[in-house]
Amino acid sequence: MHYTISKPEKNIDGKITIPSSKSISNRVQIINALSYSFEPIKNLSTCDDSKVMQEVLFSNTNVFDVGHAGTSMRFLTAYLSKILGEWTLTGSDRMKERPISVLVDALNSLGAQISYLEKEGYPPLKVLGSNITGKEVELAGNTSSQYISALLLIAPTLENGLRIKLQGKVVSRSYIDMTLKIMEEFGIQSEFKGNEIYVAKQPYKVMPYTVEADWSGASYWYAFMALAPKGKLYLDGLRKNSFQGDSGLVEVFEKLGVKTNFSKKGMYIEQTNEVCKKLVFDFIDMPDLAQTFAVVAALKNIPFHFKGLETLKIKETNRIAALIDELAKLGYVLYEPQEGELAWDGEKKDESDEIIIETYHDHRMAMAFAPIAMVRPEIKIADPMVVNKSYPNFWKQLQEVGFLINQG
Ligand SMILES: O=C(O)C1=C[C@@H](OP(=O)(O)O)[C@@H](O)[C@H](O)C1
Ligand SMILES: C=C(OP(=O)(O)O)C(=O)O
Repeated sequence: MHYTISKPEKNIDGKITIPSSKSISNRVQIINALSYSFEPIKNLSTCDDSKVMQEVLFSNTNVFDVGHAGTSMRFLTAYLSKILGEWTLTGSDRMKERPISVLVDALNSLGAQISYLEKEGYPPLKVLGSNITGKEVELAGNTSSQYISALLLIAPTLENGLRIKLQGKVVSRSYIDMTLKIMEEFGIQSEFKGNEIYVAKQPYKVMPYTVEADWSGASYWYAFMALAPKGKLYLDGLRKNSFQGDSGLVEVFEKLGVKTNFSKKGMYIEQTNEVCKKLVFDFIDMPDLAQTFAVVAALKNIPFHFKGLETLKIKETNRIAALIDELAKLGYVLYEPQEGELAWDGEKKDESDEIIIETYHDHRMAMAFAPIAMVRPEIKIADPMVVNKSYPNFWKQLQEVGFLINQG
């Protein structure tokens, strides 16, 4: 099944309520579980990745399937390793290809008992929950920050606290900062100096919490605006001084002709028509935005050179390959100058005859390519329901601002 999307006859105008952040939702759910809190989490995300976390935490079985949810897989591995019992943690076929040995080794070195049920280094896992007594761990920071966030979330509940020494390059550092800031809101003091993080044993404050709107999800509306001839969109719910590294998109979109305004009536975006000649950017702290920017830059005919994409090959799909293959259908010749990079020098070839954008079980492929509807008579997106992973209302909201969506 695919959707065929075409743009509204009039300029896009209106207000979009940006959904809640899945990253924040999943951190807060783990914190509530660790502190046995039933205080409400307001604006909790209703996306698949967040629902699956809730299901596991409130389940009375001991076998859990988290589907495609990376944060749920990683955070629950750490959480369950200290909850007495025998647990099986599995996921989608893709999840079984996403590495987890750095986290499992770290937890086992602290005294956890986690083993592999199929392939060494990958889910599914058998977790024998027990008391974790270790107090110091060294782990590589270059694969996924989610391993570090997973350890940090349980750190204040460990009897000796936890000192984490990160080795090598640290990817997605903004997500580690996000974890520590949310923990701080729940009363946890920590120290992050150089490549060392220390969290002493201390209680999480039991309190209600309101989750911020999702800056990663907002990026797709910026993309529509960047490709639109004119228009103005109010984006509701976003915080200017957000915990989310992806809020850094505001500056990058300025280079692509989208201006962000914070007014009394709320935040809105509009065009400036001032664009850069070439977009050179390091996405090491905003990996989830690479797809949005690759599509917008190419479709605006702005050559680009992206760096810091080392983690993209182990996400929902190999996002480097997916971008190269799907933009090639529209004639854009992208290439990988070296590992962790992606570039487009302006080279074009003939388009494919019948273009349907494959999404490879990746919500961000669907949402990043949808804005192409702004500059072509239509765009076809395969398996559109993938958006449920982080943004279940995406297509509905697109229709609300006037886009036509037909099922094919
Ligand atoms: O901690 C988080 O909430 C996330 C961290 C990032 O993953 P990596 O640390 O694996 O890059 C990001 O890509 C993912 O969407 C969410
Ligand atoms: C990479 C992502 O998610 P996760 O790693 O949590 O599956 C994402 O949402 O882009």
